[in-house]
Amino acid sequence: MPEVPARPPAPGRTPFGSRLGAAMDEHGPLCVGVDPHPVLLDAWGLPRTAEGLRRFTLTVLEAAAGHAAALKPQVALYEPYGAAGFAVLEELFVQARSAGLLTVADAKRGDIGSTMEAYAAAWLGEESPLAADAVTLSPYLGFESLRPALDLAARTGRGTFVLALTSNPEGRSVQHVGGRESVAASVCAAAAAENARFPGTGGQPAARAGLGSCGLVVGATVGRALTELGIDLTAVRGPLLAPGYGAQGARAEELPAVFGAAGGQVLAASSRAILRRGPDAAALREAVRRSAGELAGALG
Ligand SMILES: O=c1ccn([C@@H]2O[C@H](COP(=O)(O)O)[C@@H](O)[C@H]2O)c(=O)[nH]1
Repeated sequence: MPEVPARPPAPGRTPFGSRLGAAMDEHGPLCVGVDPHPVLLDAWGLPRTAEGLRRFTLTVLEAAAGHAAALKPQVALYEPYGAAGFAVLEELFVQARSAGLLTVADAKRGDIGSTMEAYAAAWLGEESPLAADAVTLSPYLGFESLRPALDLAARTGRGTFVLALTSNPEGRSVQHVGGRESVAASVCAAAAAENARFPGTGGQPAARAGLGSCGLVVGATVGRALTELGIDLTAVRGPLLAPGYGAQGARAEELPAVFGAAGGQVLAASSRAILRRGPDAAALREAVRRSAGELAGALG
């Protein structure tokens, strides 16, 4: 890793890792995915329009408030609505903050550094109406190509989740390449180095209180991959966003075996398994509570 001077968060702003750790301690390790698939809008009796998208989004937000640590809107499902879709995302970010929910924009951005600056400004910049608490990033143009986002997140007290071991089976064909020196292991090592640069994260135990702001995406479906690839996620000292719980088949009771000693760092994401319970607000809230309870039981 090249030497890059550490930049502390802006004065007065608590770093994302600390804010997420506190939210997980208070509400448990559930991140509710906001994935307004067209078929879900149909099932909810909502039109496939920006207004349908808005009603879906705000209903999920209300059901999650007080019962989950974070919301993760899937940006791809807002983009087909153009400017109106982005306006709904902007509203979500404002309302979530008022409701005490952290936000992770699942945008999976990654590009050459100069373009990355623009993506960083859009999703993490103080001036941007689309600024979330954290954004997902793709490291496949090289981890260091993400530098503008990593540095801007650190300056603004926001966070990043870098794809390491994704929940889809196809991910193995790239991420597992190299065996004990795998692509995934190099992403994990780079995230660990990133978190070690900031005082208050390096050298502490991998408890929620000591979480850094550079997180990873590690699917709940990866089975024994961490052991097979020799990856120790406690060394990353960052939060682990774990999609795959729920609709993709991973169960809460399997998570301790998947994540081992890093279980306390896991923020499990679930979208369709919860969203299928709508549009009834009480049923949706009950689905959120049930998932939150299962995960708290499994991961603490
Ligand atoms: O490895 C990854 C990275 C991101 N995702 C996203 O999470 C949700 C999962 O939705 P479910 O309905 O709970 O399956 C979705 O937005 C994916 O794009 C992922 O699944 N795996």
